Formats: sequence, structure tokens, C-alpha cells
Amino acid sequence: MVQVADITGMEGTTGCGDASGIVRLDADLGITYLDAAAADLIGIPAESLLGCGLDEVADLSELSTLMRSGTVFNNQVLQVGKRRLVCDFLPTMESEQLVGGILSVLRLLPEQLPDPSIDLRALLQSGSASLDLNYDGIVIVDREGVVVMVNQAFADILDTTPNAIIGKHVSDAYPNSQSSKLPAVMETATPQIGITHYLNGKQVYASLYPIVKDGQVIGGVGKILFKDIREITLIANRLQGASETRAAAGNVARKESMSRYDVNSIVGQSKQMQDLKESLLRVASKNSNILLLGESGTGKELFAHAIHAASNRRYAQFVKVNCAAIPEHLLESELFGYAEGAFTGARKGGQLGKFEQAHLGTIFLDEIGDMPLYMQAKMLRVLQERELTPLGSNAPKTVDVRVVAATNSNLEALVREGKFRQDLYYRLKVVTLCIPALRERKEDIRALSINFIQQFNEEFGLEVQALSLEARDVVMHYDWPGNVRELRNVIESAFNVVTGPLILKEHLPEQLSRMIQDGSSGIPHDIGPYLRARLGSKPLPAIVEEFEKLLVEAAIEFCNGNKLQAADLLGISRQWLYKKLQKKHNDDSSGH
Ligand SMILES: Nc1ncnc2c1ncn2[C@@H]1O[C@H](COP(=O)(O)OP(=O)(O)OP(=O)(O)O)[C@@H](O)[C@H]1O
Repeated sequence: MVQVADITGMEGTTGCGDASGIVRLDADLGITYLDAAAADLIGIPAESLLGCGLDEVADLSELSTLMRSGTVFNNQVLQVGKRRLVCDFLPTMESEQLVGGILSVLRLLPEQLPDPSIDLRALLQSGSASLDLNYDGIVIVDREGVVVMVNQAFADILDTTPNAIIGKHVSDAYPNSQSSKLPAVMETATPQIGITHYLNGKQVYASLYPIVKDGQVIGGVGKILFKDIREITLIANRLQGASETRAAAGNVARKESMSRYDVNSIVGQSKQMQDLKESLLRVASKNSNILLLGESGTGKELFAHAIHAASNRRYAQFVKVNCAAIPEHLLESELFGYAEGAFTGARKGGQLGKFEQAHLGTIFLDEIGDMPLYMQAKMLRVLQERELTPLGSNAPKTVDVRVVAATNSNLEALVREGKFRQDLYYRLKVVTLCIPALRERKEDIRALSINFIQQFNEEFGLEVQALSLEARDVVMHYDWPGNVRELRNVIESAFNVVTGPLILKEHLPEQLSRMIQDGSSGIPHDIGPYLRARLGSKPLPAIVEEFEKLLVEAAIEFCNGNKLQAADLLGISRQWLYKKLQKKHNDDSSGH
């Protein structure tokens, strides 16, 4: 909620003109980057601020709780010494975890707080001059919903003058526009942050707050954050350019930015990939569900991110759920959430499910083929009716979510075997994108290798140029059962041993040349010499672990990438298989 003091922040801006500054924070509110305007507004040199905790230099009080819990806020006052700064905060989420955020330092307030006892109209009238200087459109209504103040920027959006709006009820003050949500915001005393709204036929991005004084709602304020939704992309690009983190100050690991993946992140010049990228861009802006098919490691998750980034849901959450990795009995509460007291050990206040977290955004259901039948029935209801009921609750909730599902199983076969509901299958496959295996588009290997070499050059601080001709020959002849993920891992492992500008054949994992000689299977051709060569080279558990990895790979290959069948074949549970794969993935990434 906006306290009266915050509204007065729109009055008398001082000092620093219109320049607002940007501060990038990590999850502990450590300052990882700030621009010159921010340092100027804060009044402390940037060199002294970098690496400090924001709470060491500013009195955050309850803002600290909001920031640490990943809550967006706008126009809040931050005290740094004697300075009072008006700030917005946008959290940065990564795999549903808070990894930091962007603090926009908007302006400096005068040091004296005005007397909070004056009433809304008087308070606002005294601020009218500076409201007009404000670039962001602002409208303020009284408790009855009558517009008492509007600035020129807001009137400009409506192609009218402030006087033509002031005095009217907000419900019919705007021509050619969606009905204002300010009455609802005041009624519920609950802000609506970052909503899209149509004003004068244009889609704007706004936040609405109740104005509260002495515990009473005395009015409401609407602030246009972006009067053209495309402005957000420009800002996102600006922030992406400012990629400095504590790592730059010799500290802390790299954090991924919110807009890390888009269609340009998908590398591949083959006809198949060009066509797929075109289809992706065509379907992204629609709301249809999308089914992504392809073997493990072909880039399904990358595609899902790119779909989200190319859709107009991109400013809401992208939420990933791996249906196979979540134990069956937890899947429902994970997806739909639960009410307080739904079961023993349930959190106080209940828990939001992934669908609700993805409201207005995209949910990516990975390994959908592994979803148990009873959950498939519930999923169908969400897809058909856009409604779900959290566990232990009897109040259905409406959700607006775009579903992107992915699998490397043959869903049609699962439907025939009665393991996957046909009706759900038809609902999901409204648009199907099949990503071909890497061995079916070997012409992409070169561009992918160059792309990964560039990525790892940055990460490892090296200047590798390319693969040698001989190494290129090996990668071109290899079958790539693990697809692009395996190629990426192979290049990464080469970076651990390369010494010059070229990755040579001997820098590639021995397994690669061996598999080419042996045919395709990961299992060594002649098991006797393989085992004997290992005896004495490592302790028994390490040999057993290596062999186990090969068997897991062979089982997945044998089952054409279907991990559920592979787990059956190995006589282990899906979860266990996933643990093994996760471990393998971690080992591969760390070059073991
Ligand atoms: N066309 C591509 N261009 C660049 N990187 C790619 C491409 N395809 C895949 N990758 C990279 O390969 C790795 C594996 O991709 P991703 O996780 O999207 O595959 P997946 O099909 O979802 O795998 P799984 O089925 O095992 O979950 C990621 O690091 C991804 O960024």
C-alpha cells in the first residue's frame, strides 16, 4: 500500500533532474552493479557501494522483507543517511528462486516531510505542479472514485487534457478504454502491481495502489509504468547489457538474467531448425498449448523459454515442472497448491501451486509422458476450464496459463497402451513442434560448437578459436545420443585440458573416439580389456559408478530415450534414475 508520505514523493522533486539510476542486487541484497545516476542519487561513490549490502548503507526497515521475499514494489521511500530516495524494485527470479533484483532509484525527496494530517485533496493540489513534470502518467481518485488529480503524461495517453478528466468518476472518465480497476483496488485495499490495461486503445503497463491514512482507505492512485509495452523490452535489453555482477568485482558466481533465452539463443542453420524457429515465432503470440517432442538434450526446454520470451506473456513468470522428478504423491500439491491444514505438515497459510505461480505466464511441463493417470484427469480440467482446486480446499480458482509440454516418450504409443489419456493428448498437441536429434542435422554441429566455444571462452577466460580438422572429423562422425547437451558437455570438458587456440582430437573425451570405433553403444566393445584396464586405476566404487553410468546410458538408448521404460528395464524407480542422470549431468559439467 502507498502511505501518504509516498504520495507526497511525487511533489517537489529536487536536485538530480530526471535522471533515475539502476542498482542491481543479489539475493542477499548485495550491490553487484550500479550506474552513475544511482551513485549520484544515493550520494556515495560507486566504488564504495559495489560489493556492500544495501542494508549496510540504507535504512530499509520493512522494505528489506519485501525485497527478500521477491515482492515487486513501486514508489517506496528509502532512507540513506539524511537522504530520502523514491525507489521501485523488480525481483529477479531464476527457476522460481529469488536470485536478486533491480532497484530503480527514481528521485530524491526533500528532507522535510509535510504534515500528514492535511487531507487528500489539499495534499494533492499542493503537488500538482510537480505531477505535471512527471514522465510517468499518474491518476489519483478520492474514496468515491472521483478523479481529483491527473498529470499531463496521463492525459496525453488519453489524447485529452487533465481538466477534461478531473471531477469525473474514474469508471467513465477515460474514453475508448478498459474500465478502471481503481474502485476494486480501494474496495479490497489491495494493490494491483504490474497489470496490463487498455487506455485509449493502447496496451499500457500499470500499478494501482490504495492510499491509506490512519488505517482508512482515502483514495487510490494509478501509475502508468510503461505507456507502450515495448518499452519494457528496451529496458530489459539495457539491463542485460549491464551484466556486471559481484563476479566482476572478483566475487560470487554468475547469475543468469531473466531474459537469458529467446529465439536467438537457439543455434542452428539446418533447414529443420530454421523452419522450427519460424513456426515458434508464428505460434508464440497465440495462446494455444504447445507440445515439444524430441530426444533428451535436443533443446526442448530452450524452445519452451524462447516461446515464453516471444509471447506477450513474457513479463509474467515462466515456471518449469519436471513431472517425472516429483514423487507421485506430491505432484498434485506441487501443481495446484494446497490450503492451510490440507495435511499434516502443511504450511501455515497453505502453498501456491506452480499453475498459480505461472498465472498470466507460461508453465513448462517437462516429461509430461510420465504424469500419472489420475493427475492427467485433473490437468484436463485445468486446460478445459482454466480452473483448479488446491488440495484441501473447496474453492476453485481461475488461472490464465499457457501450457508448453515436452516429452521424449512416444505419446501416441502411451495412449495406445492406456498410459496416457487420449483427450489430454489432443488438448496438448494443438501445436506440436518436433525437434530433430542432432545426428539428423549434423550441419548444425559446427555452429553449435562455435557457439559453445564462445560461451566457454568467456567463462574460462580463454581464447580458443575452433576445433582442429581432426577433432571436427570426430564430432561429425559421432552419433550424439545425448544430442546438443552432450556436445556442450564435450566442449566444456575439452576446455579443461586445451592449451592452445585449437581443440585437438586428444582433448575430446576418449569415449567419443572409442564409440566411433565400436559402433554406437556406450558399452565398451570388449568388456574384458575395459575392466582389466580399470583395475588398480581407481578404487572399486569409482569403477562401479562408471560402469553404472554406462548401463544407464545404454538402457536409455535401448528404450529410444524413454526414461520411464529405461527405469523399468533397469528395475529401478523413475526418481532413482533421475538422481543418477542428475549426478551424471553434474559430473559431466564439472569435467569428471
Ligand atoms: N539449438 C540449440 N542452440 C543452443 N543451445 C542448445 C540448443 N539445443 C540445446 N541447447 C543446449 O543444450 C542443453 C540441453 O538443452 P535442453 O535442456 O533444452 O534439452 P531438453 O530437450 O529439454 O532435454 P531433456 O529432455 O533431457 O530435459 C542446454 O544447455 C541448452 O541450452
